[in-house]
Amino acid sequence: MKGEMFKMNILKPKLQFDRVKNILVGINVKHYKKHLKDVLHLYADADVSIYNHETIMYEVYSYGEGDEDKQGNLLYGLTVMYPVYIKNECNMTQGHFHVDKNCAEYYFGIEGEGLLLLMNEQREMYVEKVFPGSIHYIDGKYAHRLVNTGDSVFKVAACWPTTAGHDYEAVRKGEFPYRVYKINGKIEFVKR
Ligand SMILES: O=P(O)(O)OC[C@H]1O[C@H](O)[C@H](O)[C@@H](O)[C@@H]1O
Repeated sequence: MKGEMFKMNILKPKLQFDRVKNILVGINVKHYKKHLKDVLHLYADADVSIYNHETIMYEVYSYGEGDEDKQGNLLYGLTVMYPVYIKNECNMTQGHFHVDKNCAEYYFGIEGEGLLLLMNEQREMYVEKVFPGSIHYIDGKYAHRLVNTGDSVFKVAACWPTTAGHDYEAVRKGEFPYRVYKINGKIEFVKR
Protein backbone atom coordinates (compact mmCIF):
# COMPACT_ATOMS: atom_id res chain seq x y z
CA MET A 1 0.00 0.00 0.00
CA LYS A 2 1.40 3.41 -0.99
CA GLY A 3 0.69 6.70 0.78
CA GLU A 4 0.02 7.83 4.30
CA MET A 5 -2.91 6.28 6.21
CA PHE A 6 -5.70 8.69 7.06
CA LYS A 7 -8.35 8.11 9.73
CA MET A 8 -11.49 9.10 7.86
CA ASN A 9 -14.49 9.99 10.00
CA ILE A 10 -17.35 7.99 8.46
CA LEU A 11 -20.68 9.57 9.32
CA LYS A 12 -24.03 7.86 9.73
CA PRO A 13 -26.47 8.90 7.00
CA LYS A 14 -29.03 11.44 8.16
CA LEU A 15 -31.80 9.56 6.43
CA GLN A 16 -32.44 5.88 6.08
CA PHE A 17 -34.94 3.70 4.35
CA ASP A 18 -35.80 0.99 6.88
CA ARG A 19 -36.04 -2.09 4.65
CA VAL A 20 -37.86 -4.16 7.25
CA LYS A 21 -40.66 -1.72 8.02
CA ASN A 22 -40.38 0.06 4.65
CA ILE A 23 -40.45 3.50 6.22
CA LEU A 24 -38.29 6.62 6.08
CA VAL A 25 -36.35 7.15 9.27
CA GLY A 26 -34.30 10.14 10.31
CA ILE A 27 -34.47 13.35 12.24
CA ASN A 28 -36.24 16.20 10.46
CA VAL A 29 -38.48 13.85 8.49
CA LYS A 30 -41.78 15.67 8.01
CA HIS A 31 -45.01 13.72 8.17
CA TYR A 32 -48.71 14.29 7.63
CA LYS A 33 -51.86 12.17 7.44
CA LYS A 34 -54.78 12.53 5.09
CA HIS A 35 -58.07 11.45 6.61
CA LEU A 36 -61.17 10.60 4.63
CA LYS A 37 -62.73 13.93 5.66
CA ASP A 38 -59.82 15.74 3.89
CA VAL A 39 -60.29 13.92 0.58
CA LEU A 40 -64.04 13.13 0.53
CA HIS A 41 -64.55 15.41 -2.45
CA LEU A 42 -62.41 13.09 -4.59
CA TYR A 43 -64.90 10.22 -4.44
CA ALA A 44 -68.00 9.75 -6.55
CA ASP A 45 -70.12 8.44 -3.72
CA ALA A 46 -68.90 9.06 -0.21
CA ASP A 47 -72.03 8.50 1.84
CA VAL A 48 -71.44 10.35 5.10
CA SER A 49 -73.31 7.88 7.22
CA ILE A 50 -71.41 4.75 6.15
CA TYR A 51 -67.79 5.79 6.42
CA ASN A 52 -65.75 6.96 9.35
CA HIS A 53 -64.40 10.31 8.28
CA GLU A 54 -61.42 9.91 10.59
CA THR A 55 -60.21 6.89 8.56
CA ILE A 56 -56.58 7.43 7.58
CA MET A 57 -56.40 7.21 3.79
CA TYR A 58 -52.72 7.95 3.31
CA GLU A 59 -49.65 9.35 5.00
CA VAL A 60 -46.78 11.32 3.46
CA TYR A 61 -43.23 11.45 4.82
CA SER A 62 -40.69 13.85 3.32
CA TYR A 63 -37.16 14.99 3.87
CA GLY A 64 -35.16 17.83 2.45
CA GLU A 65 -32.13 19.93 3.27
CA GLY A 66 -31.31 23.55 2.66
CA ASP A 67 -33.42 26.36 1.31
CA GLU A 68 -36.67 25.07 -0.25
CA ASP A 69 -36.75 28.06 -2.60
CA LYS A 70 -33.32 27.34 -4.02
CA GLN A 71 -33.47 25.80 -7.48
CA GLY A 72 -31.75 22.43 -7.62
CA ASN A 73 -32.59 21.31 -4.07
CA LEU A 74 -34.44 18.03 -3.76
CA LEU A 75 -37.02 16.38 -1.52
CA TYR A 76 -37.28 12.67 -0.88
CA GLY A 77 -40.61 11.29 0.22
CA LEU A 78 -42.70 8.25 0.92
CA THR A 79 -46.44 7.93 0.45
CA VAL A 80 -48.17 5.17 2.44
CA MET A 81 -51.68 4.35 1.19
CA TYR A 82 -54.11 2.09 2.99
CA PRO A 83 -56.39 -0.44 1.25
CA VAL A 84 -59.60 1.56 1.62
CA TYR A 85 -62.43 1.39 -0.90
CA ILE A 86 -65.25 3.94 -1.02
CA LYS A 87 -68.11 2.02 -2.64
CA ASN A 88 -65.55 0.08 -4.70
CA GLU A 89 -63.64 3.22 -5.70
CA CYS A 90 -59.93 2.80 -4.95
CA ASN A 91 -58.04 4.95 -2.47
CA MET A 92 -56.27 7.76 -4.34
CA THR A 93 -54.00 10.70 -3.56
CA GLN A 94 -55.34 14.17 -4.34
CA GLY A 95 -53.18 14.38 -7.44
CA HIS A 96 -51.47 17.54 -8.59
CA PHE A 97 -49.58 19.31 -11.34
CA HIS A 98 -46.30 20.93 -10.43
CA VAL A 99 -46.54 24.70 -10.22
CA ASP A 100 -43.20 24.81 -12.03
CA LYS A 101 -43.74 22.53 -15.02
CA ASN A 102 -39.98 22.38 -15.64
CA CYS A 103 -39.72 20.18 -12.56
CA ALA A 104 -39.94 16.44 -13.15
CA GLU A 105 -40.23 13.76 -10.45
CA TYR A 106 -39.34 10.12 -9.85
CA TYR A 107 -41.62 7.60 -8.16
CA PHE A 108 -40.35 4.22 -6.92
CA GLY A 109 -42.67 1.34 -6.07
CA ILE A 110 -41.78 -0.05 -2.62
CA GLU A 111 -44.61 -2.28 -1.34
CA GLY A 112 -48.06 -3.39 -2.40
CA GLU A 113 -49.65 -2.77 -5.76
CA GLY A 114 -51.27 0.17 -7.42
CA LEU A 115 -51.41 2.53 -10.32
CA LEU A 116 -49.89 5.84 -11.27
CA LEU A 117 -52.30 8.02 -13.24
CA LEU A 118 -50.68 10.66 -15.41
CA MET A 119 -52.57 13.46 -17.13
CA ASN A 120 -51.42 16.28 -19.37
CA GLU A 121 -52.98 19.74 -19.64
CA GLN A 122 -55.29 18.50 -22.41
CA ARG A 123 -56.63 16.02 -19.84
CA GLU A 124 -55.28 13.04 -21.74
CA MET A 125 -54.48 10.29 -19.29
CA TYR A 126 -52.21 7.28 -19.28
CA VAL A 127 -51.57 4.78 -16.54
CA GLU A 128 -48.53 2.90 -15.26
CA LYS A 129 -48.55 -0.16 -13.01
CA VAL A 130 -46.67 0.39 -9.74
CA PHE A 131 -45.11 -2.55 -7.86
CA PRO A 132 -42.06 -3.15 -5.65
CA GLY A 133 -39.06 -2.20 -7.78
CA SER A 134 -40.92 -0.21 -10.44
CA ILE A 135 -39.47 3.22 -11.29
CA HIS A 136 -41.56 6.00 -12.83
CA TYR A 137 -40.30 9.16 -14.47
CA ILE A 138 -42.95 11.87 -14.26
CA ASP A 139 -42.59 14.61 -16.84
CA GLY A 140 -43.08 18.05 -15.26
CA LYS A 141 -46.05 18.74 -17.52
CA TYR A 142 -48.08 15.80 -16.18
CA ALA A 143 -50.40 15.77 -13.20
CA HIS A 144 -49.89 12.62 -11.13
CA ARG A 145 -52.09 10.61 -8.79
CA LEU A 146 -51.41 7.32 -7.00
CA VAL A 147 -54.13 4.69 -6.59
CA ASN A 148 -54.01 1.69 -4.25
CA THR A 149 -55.61 -1.20 -6.13
CA GLY A 150 -54.49 -3.91 -3.71
CA ASP A 151 -55.67 -5.46 -0.48
CA SER A 152 -52.64 -4.33 1.49
CA VAL A 153 -50.74 -1.17 2.21
CA PHE A 154 -49.25 0.49 -0.88
CA LYS A 155 -45.96 2.38 -0.48
CA VAL A 156 -44.32 4.58 -3.06
CA ALA A 157 -41.15 6.63 -2.64
CA ALA A 158 -40.56 9.83 -4.58
CA CYS A 159 -37.85 12.35 -5.34
CA TRP A 160 -38.67 15.82 -6.65
CA PRO A 161 -37.31 19.38 -6.69
CA THR A 162 -38.17 21.54 -3.67
CA THR A 163 -39.23 24.30 -6.05
CA ALA A 164 -41.77 22.11 -7.96
CA GLY A 165 -44.78 23.16 -5.86
CA HIS A 166 -48.20 21.46 -5.76
CA ASP A 167 -50.98 22.80 -7.97
CA TYR A 168 -54.09 21.03 -6.66
CA GLU A 169 -56.47 23.63 -8.02
CA ALA A 170 -55.76 22.75 -11.67
CA VAL A 171 -56.74 19.12 -10.96
CA ARG A 172 -59.90 20.18 -9.11
CA LYS A 173 -60.92 22.26 -12.12
CA GLY A 174 -59.97 19.63 -14.69
CA GLU A 175 -60.07 16.28 -12.95
CA PHE A 176 -58.46 13.06 -14.23
CA PRO A 177 -60.90 11.78 -16.86
CA TYR A 178 -61.28 8.29 -15.35
CA ARG A 179 -62.14 7.00 -11.89
CA VAL A 180 -60.61 3.71 -10.74
CA TYR A 181 -62.77 1.00 -9.16
CA LYS A 182 -62.14 -2.56 -8.07
CA ILE A 183 -65.18 -4.68 -8.69
CA ASN A 184 -65.11 -8.41 -7.90
CA GLY A 185 -61.33 -8.26 -7.83
CA LYS A 186 -61.06 -6.59 -11.24
CA ILE A 187 -59.79 -3.05 -11.87
CA GLU A 188 -62.31 -0.97 -13.83
CA PHE A 189 -61.93 2.54 -15.24
CA VAL A 190 -65.08 4.62 -15.33
CA LYS A 191 -65.33 7.85 -17.32
CA ARG A 192 -66.31 10.91 -15.30
O1 LIG B 1 -50.16 15.70 -2.57
P1 LIG B 1 -50.90 14.53 -3.18
O2 LIG B 1 -51.26 14.75 -4.61
O3 LIG B 1 -52.05 14.11 -2.36
O4 LIG B 1 -49.88 13.30 -3.20
C1 LIG B 1 -49.22 12.89 -2.03
C2 LIG B 1 -47.71 12.99 -2.17
O5 LIG B 1 -47.31 11.97 -3.06
C3 LIG B 1 -45.93 11.91 -3.36
O6 LIG B 1 -45.15 11.63 -2.25
C4 LIG B 1 -45.53 13.23 -3.95
O7 LIG B 1 -44.30 13.25 -4.47
C5 LIG B 1 -45.75 14.31 -2.96
O8 LIG B 1 -45.33 15.53 -3.51
C6 LIG B 1 -47.24 14.33 -2.70
O9 LIG B 1 -47.57 15.39 -1.84
